[in-house]
This record gives sequence, C-alpha cells and structure tokens, in this order.
Amino acid sequence: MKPSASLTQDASTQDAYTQVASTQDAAAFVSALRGQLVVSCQAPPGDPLRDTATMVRMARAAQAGGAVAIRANGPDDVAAIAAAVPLPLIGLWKDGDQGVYITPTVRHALAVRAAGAAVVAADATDRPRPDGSTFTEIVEAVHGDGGLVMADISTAEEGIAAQRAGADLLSTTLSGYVPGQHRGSGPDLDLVAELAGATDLPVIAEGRIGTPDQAAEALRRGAHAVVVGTAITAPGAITARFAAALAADAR
Ligand SMILES: CC(=O)N[C@H](C=O)[C@@H](O)[C@H](O)[C@H](O)COP(=O)(O)O
Repeated sequence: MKPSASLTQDASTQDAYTQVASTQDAAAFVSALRGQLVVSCQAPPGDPLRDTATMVRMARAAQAGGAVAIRANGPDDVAAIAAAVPLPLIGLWKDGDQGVYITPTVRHALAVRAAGAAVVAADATDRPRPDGSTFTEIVEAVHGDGGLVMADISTAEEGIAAQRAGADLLSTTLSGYVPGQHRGSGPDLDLVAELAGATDLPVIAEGRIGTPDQAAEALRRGAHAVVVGTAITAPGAITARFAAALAADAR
C-alpha cells in the first residue's frame, strides 16, 4: 500500500490496501492506525440489519464520520465493503458462537483475505481450534498471502503467546467472552495497559467501548487504536440501553 499518514485520502483502489506483507508497508499501515478509530460493521444472523448492503452503508457512514479502517465479518461483507469503501479492512469470519469461532481455521482466514481484507483477525486464545490447527498456522498462511494478522485475545498471556506466534497486532476483543471469565459492562482497559507494557506489538482496544470518553481513555492506557462496534453500528442494542434507563427511572 502507499506509505501514508492518511489511510482515508491517498488510496484510490482497494488493491492498495491488501498487499501489506513487506515490512515497510506493514509499518505504514500500523502507523496510520495510531490514535485512530476503527469501526466494526457487523450484524449477527437474525438481526434486522443482517444484510450485506446494510453493512456497506454502515461502513460508508463510518468513513464519513472519520473511521480509518473497517472491521467486518464474513467473505461476503468483506468483499462488498472492499468494493465500495476506500478504507482498509480488518476481516474475520465467524463460524458458530461457541469455542473458537472467530476465523477458526486457515481456510476461513484465506477466504477473508481473498475477499479483500488487509488484516485477518483470528481467535488467539489458548483454546483448541475445531480442526486441530494452530494460530501459528493461520499467521503463516496469511503472511504467505501478503496480509497481516490481528490476534483476538482475552488475557495478557495469550497476547504474549500471539506475539511469539508472529501476530502483527493484538486486540482485546475476547476479554470477558471466554467461559469462566468476568465480563464487565465496560472495556477491559487494564488488559490494554498490561499488554502495552508486556509486548512490543500495537495493542488495539476492542470490546464494550461504549462512549467516546472510554475510547480516548483506551489510548491514554496505551492502546494504539480503538475498535468500536455495538456502540456505533448496533441500533437495537443502543435502543435497549435507552429503554432500560427509562425503565429503571420509572421504578
Ligand atoms: C466477542 C466477539 O465475538 N466480538 C466480535 C468480534 O468481531 C464482535 O461481535 C464485536 O462487535 C466487536 O469485537 C466489537 O466489539 P463491541 O461491539 O463490544 O464494540
């Protein structure tokens, strides 16, 4: 991709974003994320917004608002957003909702790459993958294909292991989502700070960031960039928060 301080203005084609394998390009990509907002445009099966064209509109709106990259789920959404929105994509492919479901296998990872994701996000928790493969195999396959890998982790130990496995970025995505873990109502900023001190990789704060203040605080705690999903792109969940506040007040 073009070495650039601005991911939003310089690239005219999505191709410019998808070949990030060389050290220089990877560094340019990572540096362009610094201090910036990534918006996750996802809607699960059954959600009224679960429609690829709707996710494309969400991504366009996110770009208009100042997002520098989009996180998206599944080859169809990734390909459609890549064709319509001139921002780099962090792609994943959720398969199921139990155990390792975020980009569980090399096949899922390469499909997301082929769809146009510059970065493939994959579960890098210490749980077994459904096909017995390893996170390292995903890293090797994605690097071999010219992409970067974001390790979605839930603990500092997993982040350190993901760095050893060759991940390019760490994201706190799965903190609170591994069975047995405590899940607070807000983001796990302690984990952001711990990872920032314990690894050399850029740490992305992701998961339950509900307000602009929390996003800014994540940067102060050491995050390289911030990913926000639900608080921006899930009107059902946002409505429920308002409705719950009114119901609590009425009691
Ligand atoms: C745990 C899991 O499966 N997280 C997923 C990962 O892609 C998405 O469902 C989240 O929306 C995303 O991480 C952004 O987080 P939040 O929506 O809380 O801002």
